[in-house]
Amino acid sequence: MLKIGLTGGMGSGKTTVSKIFSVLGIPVFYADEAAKNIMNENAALKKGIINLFGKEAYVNNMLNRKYIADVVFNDKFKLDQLNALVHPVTIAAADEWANAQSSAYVIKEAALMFESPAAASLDYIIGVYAPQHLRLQRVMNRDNVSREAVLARMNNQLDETIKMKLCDFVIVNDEQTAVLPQVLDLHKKLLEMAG
Ligand SMILES: CC(C)(COP(=O)(O)OP(=O)(O)OC[C@H]1O[C@@H](n2cnc3c(N)ncnc32)[C@H](O)[C@@H]1O)[C@@H](O)C(=O)NCCC(=O)NCCS
Ligand SMILES: Nc1ncnc2c1ncn2[C@@H]1O[C@H](COP(=O)(O)OP(=O)(O)OP(=O)(O)O)[C@@H](O)[C@H]1O
Repeated sequence: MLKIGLTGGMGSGKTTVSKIFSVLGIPVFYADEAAKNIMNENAALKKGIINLFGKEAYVNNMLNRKYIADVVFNDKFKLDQLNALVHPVTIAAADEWANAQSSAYVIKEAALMFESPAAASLDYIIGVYAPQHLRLQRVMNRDNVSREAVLARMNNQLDETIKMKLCDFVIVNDEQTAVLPQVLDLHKKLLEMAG
């Protein structure tokens, strides 16, 4: 079974593309969602997060995402510390999940791939590309957030051109290119590669 990573900048359409693979019957692990669940459930991790951010990090025992986002996307040192706590546990959960699947290939969708040790345990990586102005607009519309809030996150992600060069396959999700035929082509190719 091949383990395939799927990444791209904020708002590139990773989740949209992953859902197409899912409809094709491919199991998908959503790392951002999983990380948030683990941050709510893993007692040792919760303790580490409270040590780092104080008691405000949780409200009614649930991760206070807005509070943490406001801190970390304006403080690179705190973001690095949070990443160092969360990424190893999330990567371990993804590996465990992948090993329990039976499919020609599986997909791990993650916003951060080359920025963390995640890429090392994957066979191939798909990049979803969209230009920054479009990504900004999409996220501002989707989340009803300011341009500044989106840029604060994007500024903590690897440059899109470098990221795409590191990927084995690229799906273009801009306003000119149809995404569905690209996914179908790649699905066929990956099934062949998986044997
Ligand atoms: C700060 C948190 C609580 C904000 O939660 P929120 O629901 O607002 O955002 P969510 O997790 O859904 O992420 C949305 C997008 O923000 C960007 N983003 C999230 N975490 C990071 C990060 N560590 N560095 C850069 N960009 C990030 C990504 O583009 C991501 O797709 C959350 O993002 C978090 O805990 N991040 C740190 C852990 C992490 O890296 N998770 C993602 C990969 S495992
Ligand atoms: N080809 C497209 N045409 C129109 N809208 C799109 C297209 N692709 C994605 N979108 C929209 O853009 C927004 C961002 O897409 P999506 O949530 O899939 O991105 P993402 O890369 O997973 O984002 P994030 O990094 O924030 O998790 C969503 O509202 C989605 O519906």
